Amino acid sequence: MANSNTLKFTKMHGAGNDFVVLDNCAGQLELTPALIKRLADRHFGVGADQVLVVESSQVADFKYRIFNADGQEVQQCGNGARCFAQYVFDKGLTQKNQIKVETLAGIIQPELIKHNWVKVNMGPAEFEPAKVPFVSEGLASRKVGAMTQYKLPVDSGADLEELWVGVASMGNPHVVVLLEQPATDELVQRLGATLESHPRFPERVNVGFLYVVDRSRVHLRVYERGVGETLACGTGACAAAVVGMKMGLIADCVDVVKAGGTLTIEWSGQEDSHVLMTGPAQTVFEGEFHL
Ligand SMILES: N[C@H](CCC[C@H](N)C(=O)O)C(=O)O
Repeated sequence: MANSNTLKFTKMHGAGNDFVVLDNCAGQLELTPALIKRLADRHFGVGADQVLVVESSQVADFKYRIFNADGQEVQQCGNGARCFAQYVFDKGLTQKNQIKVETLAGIIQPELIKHNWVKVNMGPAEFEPAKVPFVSEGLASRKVGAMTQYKLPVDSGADLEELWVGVASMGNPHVVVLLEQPATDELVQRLGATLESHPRFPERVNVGFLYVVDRSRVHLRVYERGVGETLACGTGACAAAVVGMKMGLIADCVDVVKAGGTLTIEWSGQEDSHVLMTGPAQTVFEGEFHL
């Protein structure tokens, strides 16, 4: 903190998913939803998709807290994890280039491969509906390869649609819609908003629109919970990749092309194996926020 009326921050992005990063190792910041929303506001604040907070941990090198632009604290943020690792190394808070980080979703392990390029062990994916969470009771389901899809009735103001969707958790909830062609802006905005707050997702959900180019390359757009569409979503790339892999459509290493950049996701396909995500992490500027 520069003084009690200003707040030092670092602006960063991971493939265009942008963040305000705060050092709260001293534990003095009061991270209210109102403060988070002001920091994230693109007109009255700094502007960001998420606010990331560095704190000390009793069980890992650091604690990593994530707040969406709507002020809600959430379990995980993949692009943020890469920026977190770059930040603590650049600030001299660690000399290690591979760290263990405590999150609400458990321990993850970012590794600085080179400057601005980070690989993160994101832990295992979870597909059991109750653990996403997703209320699947009463829905028709089908197997595609090893993946269970559910037929989800969706009233998005147009006509009632019935969508086959896959669900997965990377510590945070994701629903994946497989498309025959790249998603349009209209579809992402209409269906993204409808699914994000669909009653069958009790904690709301991040909505991924997946188009498979070939077994090693996919296009993905994500309408994020608590934010709207972002230029990239790290956990969304992990979720879409593992769903596509379970469906037998994608190889065990895939480039996920997003508007803001490309992430590489690796997964062996064994249920409890960890998902590895590699991509950029960039500092843009340092600043002082006037409270
Ligand atoms: N909107 C997400 C958190 C940020 C995820 C995304 N920015 C990423 O890189 O994983 C949620 O509410 O679960």
